[in-house]
Amino acid sequence: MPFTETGIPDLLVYEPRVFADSRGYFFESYNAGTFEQEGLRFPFVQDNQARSTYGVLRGLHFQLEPYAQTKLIRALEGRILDVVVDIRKGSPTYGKVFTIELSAENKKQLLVPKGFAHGYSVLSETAEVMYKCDNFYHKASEGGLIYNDPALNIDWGFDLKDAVVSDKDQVLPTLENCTHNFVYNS
Ligand SMILES: Cc1cn([C@H]2C[C@H](O)[C@@H](COP(=O)(O)OP(=O)(O)O[C@H]3O[C@H](C)C(=O)[C@H](O)[C@H]3O)O2)c(=O)[nH]c1=O
Repeated sequence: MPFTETGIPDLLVYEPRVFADSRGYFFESYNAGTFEQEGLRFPFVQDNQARSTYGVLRGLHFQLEPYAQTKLIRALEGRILDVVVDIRKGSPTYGKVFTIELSAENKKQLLVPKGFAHGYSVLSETAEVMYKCDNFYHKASEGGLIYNDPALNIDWGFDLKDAVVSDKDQVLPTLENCTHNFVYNS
């Protein structure tokens, strides 16, 4: 079973089948048929890739509807702590935080539905992160949550005094003060 539930509706962990041999390994990092067998169908239209060094913290970000993005995230190199917050109004897990270590070694992927704020912290010396999106970048629709919102109390895996955070992310709102248009569809 390649998909594992997380306790938050629609948020899934995907673990591809890895074929190891004396040369190394091979795996299908994405196969639409594998997802469709589970009733999952996303018109991924954009692949993103980011390289960061230890202590970098990106997020928590989202794009407002109608530019909201489903994301399928994995680490090509190194280790990250991937963090999402369910901000779909009406969701039974509204405001709930989920974290998971994604790494080149564990090859785990996180399927993040629309209506979640997403971020990650870099736990290795360097990390290369890649993620598929089912909607294009739309700068004017960008929103986010501040990474150190006391109400969320997120453990990013290192002391935040060492965190490397963009100026843009330093001034994001708390969940309480965040305006967005995400609604949970059960
Ligand atoms: C997201 C994005 C950015 N850009 C440009 C805009 C900036 O000039 C530059 C860096 O963007 P930013 O600082 O927003 O990059 P991150 O902080 O890694 O943003 C991402 O961080 C968290 C983890 C996410 O989940 C989002 O996908 C995304 O917001 O790339 C583009 O050209 N296309 C894009 O899709």
